[in-house]
Amino acid sequence: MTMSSAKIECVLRENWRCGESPVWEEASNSLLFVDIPAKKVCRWDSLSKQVQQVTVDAPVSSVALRQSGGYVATVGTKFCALNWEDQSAVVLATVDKDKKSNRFNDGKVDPAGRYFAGTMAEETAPAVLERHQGSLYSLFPDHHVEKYFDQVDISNGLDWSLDHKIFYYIDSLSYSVDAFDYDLQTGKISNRRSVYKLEKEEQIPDGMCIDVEGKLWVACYNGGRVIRLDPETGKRLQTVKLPVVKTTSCCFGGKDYSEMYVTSARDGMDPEGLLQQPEAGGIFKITGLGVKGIPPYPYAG
Ligand SMILES: O=C(O)[C@H](O)[C@@H](O)[C@H](O)[C@H](O)CO
Ligand SMILES: [Zn+2]
Repeated sequence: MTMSSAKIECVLRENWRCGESPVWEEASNSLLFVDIPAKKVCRWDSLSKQVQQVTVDAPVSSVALRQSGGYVATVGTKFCALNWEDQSAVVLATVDKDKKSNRFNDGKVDPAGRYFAGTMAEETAPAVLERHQGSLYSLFPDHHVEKYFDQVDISNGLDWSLDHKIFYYIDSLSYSVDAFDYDLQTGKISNRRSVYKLEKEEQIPDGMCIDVEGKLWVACYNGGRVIRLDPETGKRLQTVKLPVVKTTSCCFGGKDYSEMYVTSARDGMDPEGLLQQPEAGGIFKITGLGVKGIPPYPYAG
């Protein structure tokens, strides 16, 4: 059990509709994230506290660093390259061409530079959607796409074990954090199993990241918390509650990746909830967790 004196601070109160996919960019001391329905990729400079935004032409569900400069993002059903300077997005590949109401959801780059992201049917309200419409894909550095499986409800959090031999994955409506054996050489996954089932009050598992001790941090949508899990024992090690219920995702960042950043949403909240939680849709920084994270991997293509 970690004894911690975690401190939580809302660092950006711009009330995003659905903040997601936080990624720390060390080179610019910035936090990248997206606002999915607002179609925005945002970059918050932690030193100047200024936010820059690029608006794209469809819901943007994840963003990642790119080795050759700029970023990659999942926009609608497209994997795109994003040039921050001229604000242009170039399509690298398109998925789910036969599913007109699908869009990408969460995505992250693997340790070999492949960009993993899954899809879902567009929601009519949070977590209300046509089921089993999503799939999980990855964009290889040569821009070809591989599909892993279909029948996904809400493709969400993902990360890899520190030895790169396990891929962790969340399909939100399964209320489970799953693991697969991972072959880093080929990018293939196998042997799916559950490593943690959410408890009722933890609500819906959303975004996820790993820490330097190999433990998983999962943001609980509608649960107003991030939880730390031991994927080897299946036990929850820690709960950190936030002042908003719609916590969507988390990543480590800041000096030596010693801070945690948590995104949140305000879409789907009623007026009363918004009055009670004026920071809904804000970006939160948690310090004093006593554990660090690891740098994000950049897309290699
Ligand atoms: O950000 C996501 O992952 C989804 O796009 C969101 O809409 C919510 O998190 C989801 O509704 C909760 O499961
Ligand atoms: Zn998510």
